Amino acid sequence: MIRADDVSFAYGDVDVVSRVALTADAGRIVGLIGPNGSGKTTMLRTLYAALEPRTGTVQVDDEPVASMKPRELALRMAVVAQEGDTELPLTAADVVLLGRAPHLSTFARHTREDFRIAAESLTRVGARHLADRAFGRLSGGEKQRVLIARALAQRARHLLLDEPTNHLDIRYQHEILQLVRELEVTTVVVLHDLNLAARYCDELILLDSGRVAAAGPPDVVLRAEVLEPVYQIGVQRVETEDGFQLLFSPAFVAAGSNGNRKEERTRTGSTT
Ligand SMILES: Nc1ncnc2c1ncn2[C@@H]1O[C@H](COP(=O)(O)OP(=O)(O)OP(=O)(O)O)[C@@H](O)[C@H]1O
Repeated sequence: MIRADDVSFAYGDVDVVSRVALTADAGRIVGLIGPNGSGKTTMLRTLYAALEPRTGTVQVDDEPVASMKPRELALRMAVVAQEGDTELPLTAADVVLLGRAPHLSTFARHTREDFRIAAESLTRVGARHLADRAFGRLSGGEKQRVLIARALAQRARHLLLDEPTNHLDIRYQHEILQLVRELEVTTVVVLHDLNLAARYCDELILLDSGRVAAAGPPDVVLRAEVLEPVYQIGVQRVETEDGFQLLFSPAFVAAGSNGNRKEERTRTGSTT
């Protein structure tokens, strides 16, 4: 279980996360959604103690992350953050093996089991063939899959993902999130694609300027009347056989008046 209570964070004097509460129960997937700059990454970083909240607490299985040693935290929690390119001369397999580091005592060598787990993790994300390639020369999507393999190799019971579908083609967007579902680990994931959030998350937290604008199951949060004021875009929800799809109407912003909404939506509606 991951639990954050009353978390606030400020860069300098500017509050970018304000009094946010979040609970991810064991095995559940909680999605953090919201417009650019609404505080999703900042909130996620407080969950793995990369940032210390100005107010509030974060706990993993009822223990405060603030008091955990890095190795202890890494044994419990795997993180796929938005990282810059590494210039280190590592292969993809080396990067995945980094996920085994918390399981080794200091300066110990990898065991045969570590290599087996790393290879299996690469296979699970469809990237086994990349094992010997230089990580720095992989495409954005290939890198993303390798980083997810590293998180899998860590074998933690909690997973934090910051836009894991960034750079992935449509097939891998679904495959990676389906894989996360099948892992049955407690997950908090930042997602921009609201249709992916609808399909793969159990609960959603919608941030708007650092505050929780709505929280609950996708069916409750992903409604036009909730999303339109936050994203400032027309939203139409279409029920489908296995759930619903959201359609977005950029022209709604330009069209302005409510009277034009329906017509504009029909004319410009498109899925993401
Ligand atoms: N290191 C920093 N110093 C100062 N301000 C920052 C820093 N990092 C982020 N911010 C600001 O904090 C706010 C929240 O940023 P954050 O990255 O958490 O938003 P986000 O919802 O993840 O955005 P996006 O969807 O664009 O990735 C933004 O206004 C951003 O400019």
